[in-house]
Amino acid sequence: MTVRKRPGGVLELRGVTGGYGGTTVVRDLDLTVGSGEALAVLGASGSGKTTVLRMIAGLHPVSAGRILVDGRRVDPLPAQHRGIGLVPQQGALFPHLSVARNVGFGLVPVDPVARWRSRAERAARVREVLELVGLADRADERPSRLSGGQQQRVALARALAPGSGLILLDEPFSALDAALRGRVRAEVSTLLAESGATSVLVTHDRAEALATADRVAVLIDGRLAQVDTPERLYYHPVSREVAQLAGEVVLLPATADGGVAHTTIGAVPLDTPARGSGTVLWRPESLTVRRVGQEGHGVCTGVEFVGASTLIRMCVDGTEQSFAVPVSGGEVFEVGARVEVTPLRPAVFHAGPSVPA
Ligand SMILES: Nc1ncnc2c1ncn2[C@@H]1O[C@H](COP(=O)(O)OP(=O)(O)OP(=O)(O)O)[C@@H](O)[C@H]1O
Repeated sequence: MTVRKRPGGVLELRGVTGGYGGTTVVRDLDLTVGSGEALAVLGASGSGKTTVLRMIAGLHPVSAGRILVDGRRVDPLPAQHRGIGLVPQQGALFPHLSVARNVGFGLVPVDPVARWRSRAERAARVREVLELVGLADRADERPSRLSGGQQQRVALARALAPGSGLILLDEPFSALDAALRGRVRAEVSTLLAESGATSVLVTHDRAEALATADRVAVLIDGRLAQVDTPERLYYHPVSREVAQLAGEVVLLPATADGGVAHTTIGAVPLDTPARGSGTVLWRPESLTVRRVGQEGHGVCTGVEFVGASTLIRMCVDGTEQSFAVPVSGGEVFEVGARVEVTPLRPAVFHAGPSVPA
């Protein structure tokens, strides 16, 4: 059986601001999530991710701004009339109800225009979404008999069941162990794409955000710092803070002079011409470290082997810097060796106070 694909809702946040008591924790959010798009909101703990999700779901009021779904304003509506599905962290299923009854829970026709009036219609819809998540044969079981990953698929089916076309996911994989997390994450992404739903997933896990989203919105201290594709966010972060949230970085103080910047490892190409003092930034895999003869610009002062990469501390022009870079071909470095760092791709330059060496 194939599941009817419903067009995902278009979600718009316009100047959305909210907080607790007199304290504003998210401010002035402007964002459009397109139909069928998967957006991840990435932020450190306390940056306001859950607050944003709760405001969209209708579980927390906005203090200013508007939230629209398909052009219709929903922020004045109670949660049950917004038609938005929510997949919370693990533990959200009713343990005393079967899988099917958990999924059917949201199909109660509280709204006079609800489509799921008859018992037969509701049962058919439950079957349909359980087919989608691959658990139709477990419909009569209690959730406790399912694995953590299967339980999260039931939670997803429950969120999809009313056919809202807009699904919010609040750190939905955080309670799963590391081995299971990657697999369930990939499954849920595929299921969401197949359902055609628009989704907003909040996470503090950068790999989760980069791997699952069409675009990632980075939230820093309650403000959107960058909304971009995973690739652009990773390789073209707009600030050092965004860069560090999106992955490991190597930073060096630099003076930009057009298409190059002068650094302690020499003149390096920039991806965008700039002028003035600031910081250059690469992802570790964009640099390579080699042993060289006497002409090397650095001396290795420390080596820490951590498997896929090696942390190399080196002294260049009297200053010590650390580079955690992948070392190819099992090359061995020892303290005292002359080494050279070569960029494999142009650096990103950010003007402003440079990083401490
Ligand atoms: N019910 C509440 N009452 C008062 N302050 C709150 C409440 N809930 C959250 N906060 C505060 O709002 C800020 C944002 O919290 P929020 O839970 O939205 O962040 P988060 O990014 O989801 O964090 P985490 O990743 O740790 O869940 C934090 O400073 C938090 O202490």
